[in-house]
Amino acid sequence: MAPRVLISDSLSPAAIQIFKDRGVEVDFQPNLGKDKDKLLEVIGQYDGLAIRSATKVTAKIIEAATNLKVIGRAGIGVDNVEIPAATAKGIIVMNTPFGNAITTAEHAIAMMFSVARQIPAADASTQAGKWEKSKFMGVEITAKTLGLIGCGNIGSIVADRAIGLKMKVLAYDPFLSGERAQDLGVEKVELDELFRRADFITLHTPLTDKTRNIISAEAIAKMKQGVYIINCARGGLVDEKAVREGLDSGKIAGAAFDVFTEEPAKENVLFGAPNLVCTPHLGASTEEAQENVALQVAEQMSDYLINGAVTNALNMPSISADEAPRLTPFVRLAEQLGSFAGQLTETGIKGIRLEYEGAVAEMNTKALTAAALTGVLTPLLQTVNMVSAPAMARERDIHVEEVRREQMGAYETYIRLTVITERQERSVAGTVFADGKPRIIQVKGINMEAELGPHMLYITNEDKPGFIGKFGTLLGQAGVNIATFNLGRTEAGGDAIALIEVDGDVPARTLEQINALPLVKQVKLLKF
Ligand SMILES: NC(=O)c1ccc[n+]([C@@H]2O[C@H](COP(=O)([O-])OP(=O)(O)OC[C@H]3O[C@@H](n4cnc5c(N)ncnc54)[C@H](O)[C@@H]3O)[C@@H](O)[C@H]2O)c1
Ligand SMILES: O=C(O)CC[C@@H](O)C(=O)O
Repeated sequence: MAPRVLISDSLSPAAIQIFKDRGVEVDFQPNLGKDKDKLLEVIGQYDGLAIRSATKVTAKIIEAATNLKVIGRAGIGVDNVEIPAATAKGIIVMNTPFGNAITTAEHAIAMMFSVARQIPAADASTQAGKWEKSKFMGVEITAKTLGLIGCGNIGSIVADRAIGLKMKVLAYDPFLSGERAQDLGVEKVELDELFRRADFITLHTPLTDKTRNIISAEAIAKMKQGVYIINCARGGLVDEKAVREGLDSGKIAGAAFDVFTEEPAKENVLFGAPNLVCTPHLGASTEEAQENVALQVAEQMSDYLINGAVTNALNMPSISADEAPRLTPFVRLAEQLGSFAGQLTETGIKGIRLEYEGAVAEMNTKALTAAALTGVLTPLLQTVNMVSAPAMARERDIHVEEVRREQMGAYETYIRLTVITERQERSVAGTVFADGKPRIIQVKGINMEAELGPHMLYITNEDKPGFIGKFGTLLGQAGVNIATFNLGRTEAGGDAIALIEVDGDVPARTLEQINALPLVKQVKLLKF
């Protein structure tokens, strides 16, 4: 059955065609996102949800989204999605980090000119027939200092444009390297220095606990008299009351805001302040940007729903469309290894070590580790997948270690998973052969070769004559057919392991009887 996607915000219709072309059924209901109750009622029917900023994807919506696999944000900010709730439910959240960056940077520059020359107020006055030439004295931006708070995708485009306009650009961004700053032609400074030196300040960070109210009353006090402030990023970055006071007192010469603490901003403490320019969150609103983000989100969501490729996900490692087919058998192997070890683990897990050897060490091991963790945790948690597993392991203080060795051993590729508990370490290793099928090749250091079927009996025993005959008889009496029989041992007469595929469930009574056989140490029915 084709996956179904709901578009619940006003996305460019270009997205619809992409979904259809890729074999995804699509419901375009651009106003549905604003109706929380209706969204709650219908969300269970969809595999994907494509949104802009009007749809609030709350934990409640996510709880009702019983089939949802992916939420796609046609844009950058994902503050309208409760990502931890989505992650816990195994739903991928993706955005389109570049599609509207140029457009938003251009809006910031337009806003800067607007306040520098008071264009909106001058326009209103002129159209009202007032011709107030002396009222609208502006400032040049050439040779002025622009302070960027946040120098990522958008900030760096703003820097490029501002340098083109002959401004001096300062940047405060804890994650900006000195080398990148040099490449961009900006001077990397601390925040207080930026406040002290900038004539214009423009914000380009996400809203986080660290950036909330980064423009506070104290910050404004440190700024130049007659500073201009531009915010095309997120409302909560600025203490709006403090900016209002700054505009009223003349400390701030002008402010241009596209975003507000509460949106839609029907009322705001800033409204009516002198030299204030406002737009209704238009930063991304150009035909080009909206087409870009709509196409991108539709492509990314279809790729995931149809091929398992993951691009620009915020809660899952990326898997490109090219690597997805090559990675798939290894994802299956990693999950099987995890599931194998997880089903045998009965005490609290302290750590999980993944060793990747040969060609697999050069693949996307983050995704493989996520698959392995899914396998380990599924017997314990039931609803876990590659999206939620790493977070769930972290929450449970399970230390995850990845080791990669590029040299090849006996096998071209080899993955070994070790589960570390209070009591012991248990390892299981596997490979993928040319037929694309995963095989178990080592259990607790004992070599063997087994393909895993849906029902596997795992038996550890002493390698002495007599075991196989008695075991076969017990299964025969229970009417259980043996599909494959795989044996391994440390040495003749030493510890042995049997992995037997059976055609269906094994009654509990039969498991007890096998366990009671003289040479058997442990028996367990594993399900895959
Ligand atoms: N107005 C709009 O319509 C519109 C459109 C697109 C994006 N946005 C918003 O613009 C903002 C920037 O988007 P982007 O694509 O450039 O994001 P980005 O992730 O590329 O860049 C953000 C930058 O902020 C920096 N940063 C993080 N914490 C910081 C801190 N405490 N102090 C200083 N810098 C910090 C990061 O290191 C990063 O370089 C986001 O909030 C996004 O939601 C708004
Ligand atoms: O969708 C929009 O109009 C705004 C998008 C913007 O805020 C973003 O973060 O990408």
